[in-house]
Amino acid sequence: MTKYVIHGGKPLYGEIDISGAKNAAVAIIPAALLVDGVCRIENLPQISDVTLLLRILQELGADVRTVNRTTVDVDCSHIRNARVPDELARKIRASYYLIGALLGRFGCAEVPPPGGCDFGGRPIDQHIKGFVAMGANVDVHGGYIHARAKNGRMQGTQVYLDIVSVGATMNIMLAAALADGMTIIENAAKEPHIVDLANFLNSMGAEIMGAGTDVIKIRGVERLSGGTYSIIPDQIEAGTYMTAVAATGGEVLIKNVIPKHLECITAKLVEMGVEVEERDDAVLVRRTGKLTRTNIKTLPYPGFPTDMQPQIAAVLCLAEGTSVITEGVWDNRYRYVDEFRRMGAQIQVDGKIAVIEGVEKFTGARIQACDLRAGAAMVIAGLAAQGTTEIGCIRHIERGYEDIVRKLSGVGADIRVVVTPDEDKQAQVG
Ligand SMILES: CC(=O)N[C@H]1[C@@H](OP(=O)(O)OP(=O)(O)OC[C@H]2O[C@@H](n3ccc(=O)[nH]c3=O)[C@H](O)[C@@H]2O)O[C@H](CO)[C@@H](O)[C@@H]1O
Ligand SMILES: C=C(OP(=O)(O)O)C(=O)O
Repeated sequence: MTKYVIHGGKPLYGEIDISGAKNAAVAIIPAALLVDGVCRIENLPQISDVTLLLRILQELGADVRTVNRTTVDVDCSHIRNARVPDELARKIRASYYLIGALLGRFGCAEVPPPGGCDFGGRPIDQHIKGFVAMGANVDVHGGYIHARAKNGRMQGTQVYLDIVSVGATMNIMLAAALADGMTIIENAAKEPHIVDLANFLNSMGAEIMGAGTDVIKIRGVERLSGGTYSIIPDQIEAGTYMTAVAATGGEVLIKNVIPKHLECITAKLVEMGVEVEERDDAVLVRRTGKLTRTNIKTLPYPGFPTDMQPQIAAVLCLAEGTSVITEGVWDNRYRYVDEFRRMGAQIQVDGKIAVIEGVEKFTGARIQACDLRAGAAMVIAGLAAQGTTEIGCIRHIERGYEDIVRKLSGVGADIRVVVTPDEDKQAQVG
């Protein structure tokens, strides 16, 4: 077993560089399927979701070349296969973007249902509604989603999303970039990664207007050709380190960020007594005094991100007074609460609401990451805790955080990766 061992209680000081955005990268890599030529993708985060998607493209027949640590050249010109391998795709949620991309490029796609973090059901009915409106037949059999454009090419149309869905907005954009005619997505999501996907596609020759607003228009073009594109910095990775400083105290310059994307997080930290200074492409986060309580409701962008909910909960556990979190996106995103309780947190959950009574401190414990951001929140709790925390199931964390141990060690955290060979052997035997 591989785990993180953290000796907590040390304030953080120094600088952290933020990597490219996971949730943009996992849509832009599938988007390369639409391009007839070489796409150079820069500022890719080195995380397991990215490695897996690049492997899937290779299995489909793409030529993928590593240029340097954060840059790859992807050439999908010669792909003829639209069936995605099951064992790879089911490990991640973002494999569903392969449906939109393959439909857009070939008019057909066979993709297993997606995996990803378990928040009590992750439906894709709005994605399918969009594909069907654009002239595709979609059905599920034999463990695969089978989608086929009736006339061999997707048809532009108007799609109204019943619910603001990031995944459906991006998937319909992918299916529409090479469609016949204009697609209009109404009630679209507005997250920074949606704008990034649109910018990537436009830089390859697509005609997408309005990304970042709730109406996106995509005029289908005949062909996308190659180019170079650099992925935006990761809003959630930056927010995670901001909350780490809030929980431990100290002062850290978080570099290579777009401060505008962080405003929803900054505003809440400031309410809690954390100082945040915005620079051009950095934020300086300082916490010297006590933390004060606040309430949080997660919402689609520009609301407070659901992907920051567990991390801010870790900070609220240490704030004076009672805080209330309302999870506005997912039915069940509080699976981490039992692990926090082992560390002394006082949290009551009722459906989508969590009520947190602040405590003086966390105490170190042996805990298990249950999903990506919950795992990051456990790291934050461990950094702030008195004593030693051991976090297992770190593969969840490594889906989305590049070099988290190195980055935190660089600002003074006592965190290391420990591999227990015997337990590894037992797991193999089992
Ligand atoms: C709105 C929101 O904050 N979305 C987050 C969500 O995107 P992700 O794309 O995973 O999720 P969606 O934005 O699609 O889901 C938002 C809500 O819509 C519902 N839904 C979604 C699709 C669908 O076809 N039918 C349906 O009912 C979901 O159950 C959920 O309640 O997780 C990503 C990774 O963690 C984040 O980057 C996104 O910011
Ligand atoms: C939940 C997340 O990832 P995924 O949707 O890929 O499971 C996330 O990025 O916070």
